Amino acid sequence: MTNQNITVAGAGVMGRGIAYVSALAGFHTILVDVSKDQLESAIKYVNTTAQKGIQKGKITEKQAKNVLANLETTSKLKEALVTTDLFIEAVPEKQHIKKMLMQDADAFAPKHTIFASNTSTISPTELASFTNRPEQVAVMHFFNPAIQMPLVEIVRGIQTNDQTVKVIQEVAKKLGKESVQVNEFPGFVTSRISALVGNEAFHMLQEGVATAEDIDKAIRLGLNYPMGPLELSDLVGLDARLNNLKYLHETLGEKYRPAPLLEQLVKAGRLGKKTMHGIYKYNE
Ligand SMILES: NC(=O)c1ccc[n+]([C@@H]2O[C@H](COP(=O)([O-])OP(=O)(O)OC[C@H]3O[C@@H](n4cnc5c(N)ncnc54)[C@H](O)[C@@H]3O)[C@@H](O)[C@H]2O)c1
Repeated sequence: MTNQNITVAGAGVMGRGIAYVSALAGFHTILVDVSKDQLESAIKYVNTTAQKGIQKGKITEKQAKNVLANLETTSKLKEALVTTDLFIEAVPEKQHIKKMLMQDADAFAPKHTIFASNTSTISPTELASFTNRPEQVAVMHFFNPAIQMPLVEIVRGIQTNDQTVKVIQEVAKKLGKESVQVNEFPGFVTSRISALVGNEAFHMLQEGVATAEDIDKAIRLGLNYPMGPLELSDLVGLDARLNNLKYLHETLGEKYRPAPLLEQLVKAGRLGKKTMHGIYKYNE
C-alpha cells in the first residue's frame, strides 16, 4: 500500500473495534456510518477503550492521543473514500446492504483502493461481483472484540489477485494480528463452527437441558472454551448470529436452520450486550 489511509464502513460492534486498532497502528482512519448515533457511540467507545488501555498499561498516553488524532468519523461515504487505500466494510450481514454499499464505494473510491469485507459468511466472489474491481476484493474477517482477538481470516474470491492478499496480510500484521488463508466456502472455517456450536446451545436452552448459566459453565470448564456459547452470542449480537445462520442455512442446508428461540429473542429486540439484554441482562 503506497499510503496509509483506511476507511471502515459500519461503526457497530465490529467496525468501531477495527477502526480503533487501525488508528492505534498509525493508519489515518475514517469511520463512516449511516447512523450519527452509532458514530457518537463509537467515539465514546474509542475514548473509553483508550483510557482503559492506559490504566491497564497496554498503551501509553501518547498512543492514546494518536488514536484520537488518527481517527475521523463521517456519515458521508463519498467523503470518507476520497483518499482511501484500504476500504473495510463492517455493515450488517445482509446481502442487499452489502451489495448497495459495495456498488457505491466502487463508484467513489480511487482505482487503486482495495476492498476488504468483514463478512462472517458471504462469498468474496459474490461481493466482488458488485464492483468493477473484482481482483481487488477479498474477505478480511476480524473477531470480536476486534481490539483483543489475535486472528484475521483472509478469504480470496475467484478473481482476487496476489497483491490484494499481500496488502491485507501486511495490514493485518501492522494491526498486530496473525492471519490465516482460507479457501472460499460459506462460513469459512470459524463462522461455520461457531454458528453450529452457538445454535446447538440455543436448542439446548429451548429444550430445557440446562440453564443458560450451566450450559455456558459446562462448555467453559468441561470443554475448555474461553467463553460459553450463549455468552458469546450475547457478545456477537443475536441478530448477527441469526443472519449468519440464515445465510449458512440457505447455502449449506438443514444443519444450519436457526433455533426458534434465537429467532424469537431477535424479534423481541433482545440482541445481546448491545441492547443490554440478550440471553443475559447487563447493567452497563
Ligand atoms: N458481531 C460479531 O461478533 C462479528 C464478528 C465478526 C464479523 N462480523 C461481521 O461484521 C459485520 C458487521 O457486524 P456487526 O456485528 O458489527 O454489526 P452491527 O449491527 O453491530 O453494526 C453494523 C453497523 O453498520 C451500519 N450501517 C448499516 N448500513 C450501512 C451503510 N450502508 N453504510 C455505513 N454503515 C452502515 C449500522 O448503522 C451499524 O452501526 C457483519 O458482516 C458481521 O457478520 C461480526
